Amino acid sequence: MGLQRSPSNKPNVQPKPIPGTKNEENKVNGYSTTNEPILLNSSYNSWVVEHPSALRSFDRMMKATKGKRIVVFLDYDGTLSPIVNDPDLAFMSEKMRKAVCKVAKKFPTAIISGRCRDKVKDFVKLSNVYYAGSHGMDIMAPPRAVKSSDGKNHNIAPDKKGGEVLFQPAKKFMPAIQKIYRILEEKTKTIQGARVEDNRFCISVHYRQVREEDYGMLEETVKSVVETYQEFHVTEGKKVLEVRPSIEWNKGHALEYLLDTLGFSNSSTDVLPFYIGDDRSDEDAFKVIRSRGHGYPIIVSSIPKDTGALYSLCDPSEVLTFLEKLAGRREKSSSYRTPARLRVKAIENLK
Ligand SMILES: O=P(O)(O)OC[C@H]1O[C@H](O[C@H]2O[C@H](CO)[C@@H](O)[C@H](O)[C@H]2O)[C@H](O)[C@@H](O)[C@@H]1O
Repeated sequence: MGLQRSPSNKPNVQPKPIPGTKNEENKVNGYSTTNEPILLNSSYNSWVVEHPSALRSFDRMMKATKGKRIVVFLDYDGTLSPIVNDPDLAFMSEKMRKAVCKVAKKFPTAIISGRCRDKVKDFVKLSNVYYAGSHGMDIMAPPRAVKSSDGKNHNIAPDKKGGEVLFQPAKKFMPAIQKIYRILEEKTKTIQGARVEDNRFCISVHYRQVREEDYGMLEETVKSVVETYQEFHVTEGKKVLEVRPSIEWNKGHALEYLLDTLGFSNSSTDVLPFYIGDDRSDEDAFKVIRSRGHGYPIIVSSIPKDTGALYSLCDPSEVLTFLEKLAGRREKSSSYRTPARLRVKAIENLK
């Protein structure tokens, strides 16, 4: 099924240039250089044998989806948009927007991001997808009673704007998060290049533009602040420290929540979730798909890395090609009627 791979799946990978924007190995004094392609080394070639290209495996994957319902989950930064120095400028291309929109017309589609929900929505600008911000701690979903995988019932409050509900398991931490945000802004302002981003239910402290010799100081500052808040902890992403409330909730739980909301129970074998993501926080979602035993966890990476994903895509341009192929897939049984509430209002730039 979805998680199985046949030995014939091994691609004959030739070294190819890495787009500079995604290559974490292209570093000078800790800064990533851009637009300087280097050749993939042999360790990448053996890694990609273990994590075959989702593009090369596409036809085989599609065969396995016959008669099943596909649900698509997408991370934002590094997946739909390339990694850039300024987090406010991480735009996705029109082509990518169009592809996601087309995919979402065919299959239920959700964007699960570390960003705050409103910010990722502003970047994506599509109304036919579900959004889960703050690493899944801020979900916009249809009203429905749900039990999360930790076995607890969670309160869901109707959104003022319509029939949808907000699912915000970390709501009670808001006052503390705002306090921590202000302290971090104050304490890091003397560290050149440091940047604190308010992601609503979590905080990102960026060091992409910090001098390498100041990394330690920044990390110490962040950790010493968070240490005084017992209900919070720090995780790491791509040149970012993420301050999060210590609750049993991550992108994996968000994936389960959304599948449940869409009517697919935990044990349902009729659904094949695709999850495409590039960072550590996406590993939680890969793990959930693997434990379900059905679906496709796909990592976006141009360098070998430890991952629970079974397939790979090199960079956002390959994600685009994959989504275009998925949108172009012809099969009656898979067609998905977007709920009226989510139906695409004519989006100016898609006309
Ligand atoms: O879950 P994601 O949607 O991937 O969000 C994870 C973090 O993404 C953003 O930071 C990353 O992308 C930035 C823009 O390309 C880059 O400058 C930064 O170095 C990366 O870590 C976002 O700004 C963070 O808040 C998210 O936590």
